[in-house]
Amino acid sequence: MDQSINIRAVSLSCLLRILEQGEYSHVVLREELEKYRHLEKRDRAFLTRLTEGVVERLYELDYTIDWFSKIKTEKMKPVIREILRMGVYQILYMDAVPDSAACNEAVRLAQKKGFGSLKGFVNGVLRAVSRGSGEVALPDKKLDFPAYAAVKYSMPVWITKKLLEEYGEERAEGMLAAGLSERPLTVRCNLSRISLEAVKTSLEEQGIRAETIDGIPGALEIHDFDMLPEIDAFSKGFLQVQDVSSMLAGLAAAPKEGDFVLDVCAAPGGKSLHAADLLHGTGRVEAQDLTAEKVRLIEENIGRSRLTNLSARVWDALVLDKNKVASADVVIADLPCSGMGIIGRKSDIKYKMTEDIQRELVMLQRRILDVIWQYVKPGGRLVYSTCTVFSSENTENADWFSENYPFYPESLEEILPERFFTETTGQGKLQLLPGEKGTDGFFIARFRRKESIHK
Ligand SMILES: C[S@@+](CC[C@H](N)C(=O)[O-])C[C@H]1O[C@@H](n2cnc3c(N)ncnc32)[C@H](O)[C@@H]1O
Repeated sequence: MDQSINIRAVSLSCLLRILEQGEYSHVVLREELEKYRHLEKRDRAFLTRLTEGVVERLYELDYTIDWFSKIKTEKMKPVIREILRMGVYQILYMDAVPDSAACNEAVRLAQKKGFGSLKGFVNGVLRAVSRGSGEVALPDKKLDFPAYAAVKYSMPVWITKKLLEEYGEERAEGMLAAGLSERPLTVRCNLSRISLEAVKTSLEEQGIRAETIDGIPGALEIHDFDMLPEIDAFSKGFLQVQDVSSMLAGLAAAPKEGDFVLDVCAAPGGKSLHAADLLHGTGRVEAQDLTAEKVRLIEENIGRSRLTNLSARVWDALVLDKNKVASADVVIADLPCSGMGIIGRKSDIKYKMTEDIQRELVMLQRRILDVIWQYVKPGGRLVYSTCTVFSSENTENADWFSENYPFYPESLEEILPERFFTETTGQGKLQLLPGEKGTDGFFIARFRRKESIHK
């Protein structure tokens, strides 16, 4: 470990920004990892694991601390609260760190941050957790599944309750557990620029193991890498990080050579880039998003991919662009959503989402659909997708759409590998749940516009 830099102190400052000031964990970690890019791979991995781990297991850590401490976490000074969370995470989840080291380092950090008078308190709580963590009793699963699951999987109760209502105990628990388990990163190769074999060879030359994914063209699972920008195939734009579920949305869009594809909520560009690749250099993709900052993210990806048949621009999907009415062969509507399908990868989303925001998102999705259907040519296609699992944002919105607009559902079974077939894929709807098919939680609905252009 680099002796000149105290990795736990860096993690503490990340946690203060994320959990006390509400900054996004992926943004904070990206900035810190960039700042400390000279660190050894081992130190960077420790920083990431400790910081993400604390955020991911927050409620369980607080429940454990509160079990042993007279002063409850919500009453503690922020620095002490974060130092204790870090200490408990190391005791419970980092086997390579001896409990004594977790306690001693926490005490040292408290002293270094000007809380020398609380050294005894920090030491006492952490030693008690180390001795007695086995005696902490979770809420009774049979009596109150939502309360039990909220602590065990560190999830707001309104979410555990909603998952229980919609999916039953077993599937709800499967999803919650999957959200906390590690999955390999998946990437999609730009097959219009390079073959899958050539990308695999290039990755293997850099010591990165890559495995193909059955039935998904261009998809690879990658292992044993550290920094994405240092992967040759990434910096040359041959590959794009993307979950398989999101690749399925691109496959569902299925643009034909020469098509015009409009992606109305496109940043950072995953589905637009996929569509441009599927067009093999023909046709055109326009990727829109709400702000200049978001469009810059899409442009960065376009630049790196070196695909020339797509462009990005700022446009509010709630505003009708009269010039584009009935112009698109394919409209991709991958809309803002509650993000419950990707909580495993962006762990602070779960704490920021509320029932009210989720309800507002359902209405926003409908308001956007109410505008953007008009861009689809008669006979053209619309793909609606979200990265969430709640039916109000998914099947209910999809059914509402085909009941109220001149579209009919189009089967997904001609494009999906058979392992993704469900009782609804023939009617153009697919709900993927975390932990069930090796993907994120995700929803796809595919529609065709009727030939008459009236609503
Ligand atoms: C789920 S993300 C899109 C992910 C993207 N399709 C991809 O595959 O990389 C939803 C996007 O909708 C954008 N958005 C939200 N409200 C919008 C609006 N009124 N108009 C356009 N874009 C909007 C957000 O900025 C966000 O980038």
